[in-house]
Amino acid sequence: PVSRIESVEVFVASPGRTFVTLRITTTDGVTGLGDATLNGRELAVASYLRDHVVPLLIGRDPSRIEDMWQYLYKGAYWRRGPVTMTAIAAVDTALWDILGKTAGLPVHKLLGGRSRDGVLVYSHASGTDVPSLLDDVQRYLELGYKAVRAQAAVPDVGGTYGVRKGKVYEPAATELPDEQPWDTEAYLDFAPRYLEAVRERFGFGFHLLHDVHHRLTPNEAARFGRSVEASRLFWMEDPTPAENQESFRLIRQHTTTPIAVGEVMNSIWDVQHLITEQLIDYVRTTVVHAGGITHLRRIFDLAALHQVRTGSHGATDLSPVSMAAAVHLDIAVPNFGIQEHMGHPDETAEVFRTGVTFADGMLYPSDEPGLGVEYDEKAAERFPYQRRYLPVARRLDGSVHDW
Ligand SMILES: O=NC(=O)[C@@H](O)[C@H](O)[C@H](O)CO
Ligand SMILES: [Co+2]
Repeated sequence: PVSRIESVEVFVASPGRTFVTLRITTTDGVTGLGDATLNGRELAVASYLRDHVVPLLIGRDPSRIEDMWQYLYKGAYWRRGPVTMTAIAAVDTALWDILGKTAGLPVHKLLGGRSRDGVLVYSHASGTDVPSLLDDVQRYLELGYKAVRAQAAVPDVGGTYGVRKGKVYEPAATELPDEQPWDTEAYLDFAPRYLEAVRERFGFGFHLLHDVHHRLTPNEAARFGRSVEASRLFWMEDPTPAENQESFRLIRQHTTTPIAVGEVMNSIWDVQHLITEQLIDYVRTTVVHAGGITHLRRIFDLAALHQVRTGSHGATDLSPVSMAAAVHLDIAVPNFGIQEHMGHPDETAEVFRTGVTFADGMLYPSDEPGLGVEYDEKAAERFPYQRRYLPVARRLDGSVHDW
């Protein structure tokens, strides 16, 4: 008899930070995991799954992954958006996990097998000033990273994106959104100088990345891209918001600094023109926020046609489940570029057991059947949900800006 979906659970817990995890169990007792975390709006996804999707899953054939994707995407009538696509992603990822376990194969073998030995990763160096940033870059180089992102606080401007406070960079840290001031001119003057300082100190033997985090206009982004060309960035990320994909044409006319976009995008249509017009060099969409493995591989295949490489988001608000799925995809696709990897807080490992390993600046997927991740819901009870918000940025005149 065909195995069927028998039960579906949605777990919300905060081991070090909040994660929403979907677990599907079949009539054969095979389980699959999916990440449904959406930083700052996570309960909306938990409800979308529990209240609207779970009733549709019971009794269905877990091996019909494409059919399930089409059923959940078209069947909702209301299309796209981060909540919908994260919910679909969680179901899709769990079904790939089940397929792997049923076939006795790790997910990367279901995707065509390894195309490379390991998955190049980058981590987050940051500082409240240039000296502390340089110390942090040194620390990650000594940990063996071959690629490092550098972010420093803009002097006299208070909050800025990407500056770590604790052991790992965790922006969703407050019960209500922390309102942080932003000054574009101060940033445009300061950031190119600290990126230069990193190259001055450490040279060009590693990849240097920087995240603008949506804070510039297209013309300001063009100016920024030109001002950092001598620092030879691996990429400048999210230089301007990408709702108007064509606005990147302006940036491309002025600078060769590579561009990465996509972590806040959740469908192929959101990045379609960025890819087909080669307005970006790396696409950053993820398993958890862009419709799961099924949809993300479509985005990556479109990107491959246009010589755009992958550079998926991998911050700590992506759980070990989506990170494992990401590494299975990253090791298999032909146009892999780089994978963001920060390392979760210690408590996270008390709830998630992952087979992903890190060595000499690369991640490696497990070879066990499926994704190679387990979720301990008993342990998770020790970490009840804590509501946290991402910050909000305001310009010096008090108006809301892109954080
Ligand atoms: O490139 N990485 C990033 O931009 C992240 O730090 C995002 O701000 C957070 O994951 C949002 O939850
Ligand atoms: Co980013």
